Amino acid sequence: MIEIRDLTKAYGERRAVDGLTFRVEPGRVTGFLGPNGAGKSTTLRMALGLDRPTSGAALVDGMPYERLTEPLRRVGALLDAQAVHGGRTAAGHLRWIAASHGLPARRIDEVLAAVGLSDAAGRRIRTFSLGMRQRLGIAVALLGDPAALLLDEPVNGLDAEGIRWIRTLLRGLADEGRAVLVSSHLMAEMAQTADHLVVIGRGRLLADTSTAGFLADHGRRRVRVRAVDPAALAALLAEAHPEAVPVGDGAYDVPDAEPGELGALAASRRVVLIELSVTHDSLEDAFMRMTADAVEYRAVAA
Ligand SMILES: Nc1ncnc2c1ncn2[C@@H]1O[C@H](COP(=O)(O)OP(=O)(O)OP(=O)(O)O)[C@@H](O)[C@H]1O
Repeated sequence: MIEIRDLTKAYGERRAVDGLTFRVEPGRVTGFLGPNGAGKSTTLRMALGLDRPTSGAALVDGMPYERLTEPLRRVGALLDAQAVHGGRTAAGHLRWIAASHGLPARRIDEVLAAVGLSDAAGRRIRTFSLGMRQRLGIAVALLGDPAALLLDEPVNGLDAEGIRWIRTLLRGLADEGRAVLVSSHLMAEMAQTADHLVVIGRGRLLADTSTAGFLADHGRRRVRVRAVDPAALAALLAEAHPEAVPVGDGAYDVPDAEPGELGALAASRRVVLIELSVTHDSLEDAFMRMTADAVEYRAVAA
């Protein structure tokens, strides 16, 4: 189990991670979400002993990473799938890591099979596509058969088939009882992959909740209405629901409204409705709203 306890990392005056506390529980996929620069990679690096916390702790099975005797058997990680020696073969790369960590050689064939790279075992890594490198990175993470996995943006650059493959793999690993933490800045992707979400912004915890709970708490409900006579509907809403938002084609979205109340109101004024439906914010909308203040870098149109 991974436990992040009041973790802080300061670079000069700036806190990349600021008093962060959460746990990665076994048996589920936890999505680690935040906009670019939120502090996800810094947190993962501290959990893996690659960076020292300024204060607080990142613990694997109750211990800092550097104190683990057989770290690869405790936690597997994918940080940067490109950071591999291109001249080595896939099997050679795994053999080297297995040998230097005292892991049995039979694991090499097992993890290559688990990530679908058995046929490419003898190929040089420099000939691998991005997707194949991601698979190899995950094979490395699985080599020690660890109870916990930390994966930084594993779907980056993957095509639809690759994304689906990772999703199925992560689900399977969690179902085996492992603790899986997977970072992403893509909310919609995480909504389909994670059971649980830890959302951060500017290094601080914004939410630690089930995926369904996150949407229930942050995804606003709207009622969409449209009438035969758009002018009559506009007049009615101006009076009774000034918060209604026109969404084109004579339709309006009324935030946090009751469809029954709107239907009855329209009927009482003889406004004939041709649409009355409930819609929810997408998870992406909820995420954007929640992290809006925490976004450091926004894309600026050239
Ligand atoms: N070595 C460093 N020195 C100074 N600042 C750093 C260093 N490493 C990270 N930072 C800063 O810490 C903040 C958090 O960065 P981090 O890479 O952890 O964010 P992230 O959530 O992983 O973002 P992304 O989705 O872009 O990878 C950023 O403002 C970054 O510029």
